[in-house]
Amino acid sequence: MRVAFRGLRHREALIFRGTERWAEFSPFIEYRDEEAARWLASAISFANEPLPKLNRTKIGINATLPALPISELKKTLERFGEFQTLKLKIAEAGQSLAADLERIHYLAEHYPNVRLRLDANGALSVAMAKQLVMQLTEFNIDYLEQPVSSIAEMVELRRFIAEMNLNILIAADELIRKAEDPLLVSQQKAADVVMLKVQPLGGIASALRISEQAGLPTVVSSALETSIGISQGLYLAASLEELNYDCGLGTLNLLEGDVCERPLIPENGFLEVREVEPSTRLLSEFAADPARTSWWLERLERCHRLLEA
Ligand SMILES: O=C(O)CCC(=O)C1=CC=C[C@@H](O)[C@@H]1C(=O)O
Repeated sequence: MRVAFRGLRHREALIFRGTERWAEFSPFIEYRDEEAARWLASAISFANEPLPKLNRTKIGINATLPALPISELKKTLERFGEFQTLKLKIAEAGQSLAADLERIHYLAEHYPNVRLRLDANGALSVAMAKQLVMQLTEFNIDYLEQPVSSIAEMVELRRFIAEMNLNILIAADELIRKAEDPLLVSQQKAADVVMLKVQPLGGIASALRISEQAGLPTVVSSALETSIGISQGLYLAASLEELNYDCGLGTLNLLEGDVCERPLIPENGFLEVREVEPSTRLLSEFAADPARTSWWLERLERCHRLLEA
């Protein structure tokens, strides 16, 4: 990684070719096999199945910003070129709400035409989230993503926002991608927007089903993949019936390198929906050492056994 993102400094991915195309299996290292197996189901389906019917050929993309010191924000955003939407990580370990608000003020002042979305990854208490939403009304806010962690807390926060007439939308991410039942969020009215990540949801077809059954506006974002996994996310975004938000698929800008010669890096805030091929040169440049390779192959086998069971 070029910059640490939620404490992550290093990204590993297993890339393989199926009957149709290349696919990526890249659950985060600490994920248990039961969770990682869904990521494998996603990769296998992308590798071997036909592409979905597309409803658009390019996707609007948000810039993604870790909770960096203010002096580094501009430089980090330069890599994204033009963008209309910016997602900022907030409530990261060791960061105060005051420091987050300082970043929000800075971004609103220096990028006045950009819509901001804030992602807390469920780290705020309800009391802190209430305090935060009260201070957001002066900004151009797309939505607040997973401010608190449980469904009950999300419901309570949404009720507070409605009572206070604050006009702030709440998006669910972890509550969709890590839940036993991703539809509980919409059934319990715990969010206004759902965030879909293709690998954790088991592939394009199952993510499309979740979006349809949830019946809420949908955003697609990456799981910090190489261009191969980003391409799968783009096909998901392109096949949604409706897409009214920019998607978080511009994350190659956060990585040091990629396996494709023509990486999926947004231009003027958009990514073209296309297939990609890794190059032999880049695959060997970023090849893992033998110990990591064996670790991944063993993980692959265990997850595959879980899928077969
Ligand atoms: O949504 C985006 O702009 C980019 C994707 C992104 O932020 C994430 C990808 C993968 C893991 C997460 O830490 C993070 C997220 O929480 O959404």
